[in-house]
Amino acid sequence: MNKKGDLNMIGFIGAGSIGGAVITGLVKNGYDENEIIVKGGKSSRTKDLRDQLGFKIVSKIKQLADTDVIFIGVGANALDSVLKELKDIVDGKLVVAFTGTGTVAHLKQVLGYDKVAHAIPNTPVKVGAGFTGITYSDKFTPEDKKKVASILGYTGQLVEVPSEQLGILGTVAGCSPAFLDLFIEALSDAGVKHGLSRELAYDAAIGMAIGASKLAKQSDLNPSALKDEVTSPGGSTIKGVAALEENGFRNAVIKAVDAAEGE
Ligand SMILES: NC(=O)C1=CN([C@@H]2O[C@H](COP(=O)(O)OP(=O)(O)OC[C@H]3O[C@@H](n4cnc5c(N)ncnc54)[C@H](O)[C@@H]3O)[C@@H](O)[C@H]2O)C=CC1
Ligand SMILES: O=C(O)[C@@H]1CCC=N1
Repeated sequence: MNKKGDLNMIGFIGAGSIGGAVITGLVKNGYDENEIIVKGGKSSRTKDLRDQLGFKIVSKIKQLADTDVIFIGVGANALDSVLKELKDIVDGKLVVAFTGTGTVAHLKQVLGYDKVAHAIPNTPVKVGAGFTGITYSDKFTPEDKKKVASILGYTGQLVEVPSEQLGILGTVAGCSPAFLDLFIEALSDAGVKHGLSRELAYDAAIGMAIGASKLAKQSDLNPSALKDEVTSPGGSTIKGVAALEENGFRNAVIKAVDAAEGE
């Protein structure tokens, strides 16, 4: 039995960037590693992660037969072959695929099974601060959804959306950690340009991102009003905001989302 409830074994197929991040988030936040079985890929990544976290590794998908819920974290190129192999043991299980593209309809069709969901987590799941969008097939009962939520809840927020919104939600929450990392890197580059050490520049930029995000989450004000609070009349911040806009900052962000959406 898991530390937080009456759960049984869960399985993972693929423990790369996102599969590994979810497994890490689960174990580091109290999910019992003895209830996790992982079928990894060819590299040593899964074994390295197992050495840190202690879950069980198997070499074949059919060895996940005793699990209740299976999470798939392989890339798009391996997805269909994994789904086809999973067919033999899938009856009675809940399947959740982490794929950047695709639909529940496609997953159902290739797997030949109805209880399949499509989820797009983001890498902060690794520290229990993730944001995961999920679309369930219509065959998921409220109890089934509760079961998935009770697992992924260890990794942060889980939000159910209709399939037509999952792609854009996955971009806004799932691709954007890379966009924010780029911003943090650029900000610290600027700090270094003006004489800060790299270490202090990163500390300042990361500390700011954590603090500003926490404030945005807890405040009654929206981010636009929070920006207004920083921009003192005639002060330095509004000059920086003007320079960002002059260089197309807002448009660059919107275009980045358009590009990730394939537009
Ligand atoms: N990286 C991210 O932040 C996010 C990724 N995704 C989606 O998750 C999927 C995987 O992406 P990443 O984790 O970034 O890729 P990745 O390449 O880091 O991980 C994929 C893993 O699957 C393993 N694998 C391949 N074939 C396998 C098989 N037959 N059995 C077991 N394992 C197998 C590979 O060895 C690799 O470790 C993609 O569809 C991506 O769009 C979704 C949300 C966020
Ligand atoms: O780049 C990708 O395909 C995935 C989807 C969300 C984040 N990474």
